Order: sequence, then C-alpha cells, then structure tokens
Amino acid sequence: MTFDYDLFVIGAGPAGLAAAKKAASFGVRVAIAEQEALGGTCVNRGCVPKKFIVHAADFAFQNQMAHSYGWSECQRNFDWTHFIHSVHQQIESINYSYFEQVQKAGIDLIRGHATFIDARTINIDGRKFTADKVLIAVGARPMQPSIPGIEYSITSREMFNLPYLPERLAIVGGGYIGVEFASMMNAFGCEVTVVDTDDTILSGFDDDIRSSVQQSLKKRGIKFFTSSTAEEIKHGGEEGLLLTIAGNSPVTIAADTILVATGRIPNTKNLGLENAGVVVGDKGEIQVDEDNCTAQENIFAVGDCTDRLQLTPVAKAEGVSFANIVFGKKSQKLNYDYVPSAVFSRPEAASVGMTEAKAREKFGESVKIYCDRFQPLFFKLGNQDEQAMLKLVVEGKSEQILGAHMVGENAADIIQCLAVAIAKGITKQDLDDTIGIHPTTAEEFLTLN
Ligand SMILES: Cc1cc2nc3c(=O)[nH]c(=O)nc-3n(C[C@H](O)[C@H](O)[C@H](O)COP(=O)(O)OP(=O)(O)OC[C@H]3O[C@@H](n4cnc5c(N)ncnc54)[C@H](O)[C@@H]3O)c2cc1C
Ligand SMILES: NC(=O)c1ccc[n+]([C@@H]2O[C@H](COP(=O)([O-])OP(=O)(O)OC[C@H]3O[C@@H](n4cnc5c(N)ncnc54)[C@H](O)[C@@H]3O)[C@@H](O)[C@H]2O)c1
Repeated sequence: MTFDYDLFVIGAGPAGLAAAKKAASFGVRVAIAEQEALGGTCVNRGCVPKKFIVHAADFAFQNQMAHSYGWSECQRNFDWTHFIHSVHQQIESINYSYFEQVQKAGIDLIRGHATFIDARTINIDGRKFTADKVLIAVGARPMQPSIPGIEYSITSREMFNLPYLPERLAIVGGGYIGVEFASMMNAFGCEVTVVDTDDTILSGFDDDIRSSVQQSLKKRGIKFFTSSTAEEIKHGGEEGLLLTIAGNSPVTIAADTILVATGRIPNTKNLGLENAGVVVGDKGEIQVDEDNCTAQENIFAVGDCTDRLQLTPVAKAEGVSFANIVFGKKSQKLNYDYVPSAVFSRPEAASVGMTEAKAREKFGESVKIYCDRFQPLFFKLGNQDEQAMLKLVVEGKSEQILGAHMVGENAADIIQCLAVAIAKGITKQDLDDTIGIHPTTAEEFLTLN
C-alpha cells in the first residue's frame, strides 16, 4: 500500500518540529500539521515570551539597586503595552524562521486541526492525508480546577496578552508558572498573592530550594497562602474579583486579575484517538513505551502530551530520539534522571538530579549533604538581605554527586554546566579538585564543606 507520507507529525511545537526535521534528514517524506503558530507553547506562550518578561522585570530590580552603585535619576517608568508589543513582534520573526527551516528541510506544512480517521488516515478540516507512521506531538494546555467562577480567571496563555498590568494579581498555584509570574509581576509593582495546596511552593523541588525561594519572594512583598485551595471566584463589583480560599487560613482575596496555574494536561481531546487505537491514561496522557510507541504499532507520541517531563529540551530530545530509532535505525534511550530545570524567578532557582528527600529514600543514612547560604557580592553594596543557597546531595560511600540545587543569580546557567559533569558520575572530590573562577557564585560549589 502506498501512502501520501512516510511520517505525518501532528503539532509543530518543539517536540514535533525536532522530530520532523530529524526524520526528513534521513530522506523520508514528512508532513507536519499545526493549528496555530509554529513553535508551539514554548515560542508563542511559554519559555520565550516569559524570558523576555523576566528580562524586563530585571530592569526593575537593577533600578532598586542602582542608587547604591552610584546611579541617580534612573528611568523608572515601565510601559507594558509598548514592551509586550515588541515581544509579539519578536515572536513573529521566530515563527517565520521556523517556517523557513521547515521549507528548507522539504517538510510539507499543513495548517489546521488534525484528527484521526483511522490509524493511517488523518483529517484536516475536511482534507484527508495518509501516512505509514504518525507522530502525535500535540502538547498540553492549562488545567483549570472546576470551581464556581473559574470563567473569571485567566491562564498563562492570556498573561502574555494582558492589555495593561493589573494592580492586584492573585495566583492559584505556586509551581513553575505561578512562581515565575509572581516574581515578574511583583517587580513591575503589582500586589501579588499566591495560593497553593501544598505547605510550601514549588512542589517536587528540593526542600531548601522551596523554602529559600518562598522566603525571598515574601521579603519582596509577595503574600502566600499555602496549604490552601481555591474554592470560588466571584465578581465583587467595585472591589474587583473575589477569590475565596479554604485551608489553613480561609480568606477572601480581592484582585483585578486571577491567574490559575495548577498544572497542564495533555491536549488529547478531540483528536479522534479512539479511531486509531491509541490508549490514554487518567489525565489524557498518551501511553507510550520506551521507544515512544503507543498501543498502535505505527503511531508514536512525544513531548508534553505524554506527560513525562513537561520541558522544552525534553520534548526536543524525545522528538529526535523517536526519529533516530524509527528512521535512523539507531537505538537511543533517553535518561530522565539528570534533566536539569530552572524556575526563572528572582531569585532564580535550578536543580539537577535527586533532591535530598529522594536520595534519603534510596540511600538512607549514607547520604551526605553539603549546603551553604551567603549574601552574594552584588547585594552587599545595597545591603540587601538577599541570600544565595547552594546544595550538593552526595552518596556517602562512593562520594558520587546525586544532585545539585541552587537559588541565586545565574542559577540556571550554573546548574546547566554542572549537569554535564553530574550526569557523567563525578564525585565530590572531583569538584574539590577543580579550580574556580573568582569572584563568582559558581566557585562556591567547589569549596562546599
Ligand atoms: C508559561 C510557560 C512557561 C514555560 N517555560 C518553560 C521554560 O522556561 N523552560 C522549559 O523547558 N519549558 C517551559 N515551558 C514548558 C514548554 O513550553 C513545553 O514543555 C514545550 O512547549 C512542550 O513542547 P511540545 O512540542 O510537546 O508541545 P507544545 O509546545 O504545546 O506544541 C504542541 C503544538 O501542537 C499543536 N496542536 C495541538 N493539537 C493539534 C491538532 N489536533 N492539530 C494540529 N496541531 C495541534 C498546538 O497548537 C501546538 O503548537 C513553559 C510552559 C509554559 C506554559
Ligand atoms: N521554567 C520552566 O522550565 C517552566 C516554566 C513554566 C512551566 N513549565 C512546565 O509547565 C508545567 C506546568 O506548570 P504549572 O506551574 O502550571 O504546574 P506545576 O505542576 O509546576 O505547579 C502546580 C502547582 O499548583 C498547585 N495546585 C494544584 N491544584 C491547586 C489548587 N486547586 N489550588 C491551589 N494550588 C493548586 C500544586 O500544589 C503545584 O504547586 C510545569 O510542571 C513545567 O513542567 C516549566
């Protein structure tokens, strides 16, 4: 039987694009379907616009410190509308560069919403395409708790299109998205309140990261209601929106905007998966084996829709790995143990490997912890009470480093570099034997005791 394509990819986010380009490099005929802009969540409503907002917020932090560094009359007006317009222009140019890459790779781009008619036939707005193999890379969308008044809230998607900055922002969910937006919006002068069901923000991170970030954000004026759950949102007339929370301290929070950031669920509804024999789990995540193959032998899935680790570099790596295995005939298993990640709040937090709690669960008493907190040079001049936190989790007998965790300036870049060495199995002694760069925060990782 002949097909229109050897591979049909659904979704042109980081996972789908990486897979399509790699597959095309092996000389196979590839099509990619996309219902929105090229680049997916990451480029259009995630990592990229978020990082621009982080940079914009950094000017506000620098401004606060500038006087201590001899600057006076620093410009203090921030024009959100002008700024966010520039961000969207930049995103458009990135979209176009992806379009050029797809064309150059000889991949057919098909615009529209894809659904399965059967395991080898895809419908896109009435047009039918057949393919020998299909890759699902449809990503995820915000999960919204089913509470009364949820329609008054917004998600991270709308945060990038705010017409103006709210004076009071309430955030439900103190995970990656909640904490990053809390930090950025606080820097712009918004009054920010964060509500989270857990007893500390940033569930899943090492406890020292969680408490350090929460304390620092609290010092900057962000209010936290932890061990608390959103119960109801109402329109309170002149008071604005009213968010009622239950838990440790039941209270009603008045806000102009309520951002809900309580996790992301796979985009697998309305895909016709039932027509193709693809099996999903409780959250709608596509069930795949180690080679990204679904319950249907010619259909594969990668990226956020499989709900393994919802991060761009993971999505890309899974896409490339799929193409290498299926079309390059190269065996390539991904190791998820040393995937570094960062929260781009101020202070920034980053981690790689095991948390102390996970290491103790696995290695018990033999786990050794090396941790230091100190005031970085930058903050000494302004006499700001801002602490950096560096932590190594080490297996006592072999001295192998199991995890590294950091809160402070450039944490993401520092942990990114350490991740290479830690994944290769270095010991604490290897770090001690390395000569540092002075004066930096990173050098402190080489002298922890
Ligand atoms: C606010 C925010 C900030 C983030 N910041 C970071 C960060 O700093 N670092 C990081 O590593 N990760 C970050 N992430 C996560 C990151 O964006 C995702 O992990 C990544 O985009 C996943 O890639 P993907 O290709 O699996 O899915 P997506 O990027 O979501 O792409 C899926 C694509 O499929 C398309 N699609 C869906 N269904 C269909 C259909 N039926 N037909 C046609 N097309 C379809 C969608 O339109 C979309 O373009 C962030 C996420 C958010 C929301
Ligand atoms: N810097 C980055 O790499 C980055 C940035 C943003 C998003 N992401 C990815 O996107 C994913 C989704 O981000 P997210 O922040 O939405 O999810 P998350 O899983 O990181 O955090 C969700 C938070 O919401 C809390 N929560 C859940 N239900 C609640 C409720 N009803 N009321 C109050 N709190 C509640 C949880 O305790 C948790 O702390 C992340 O897990 C991450 O993989 C990554």
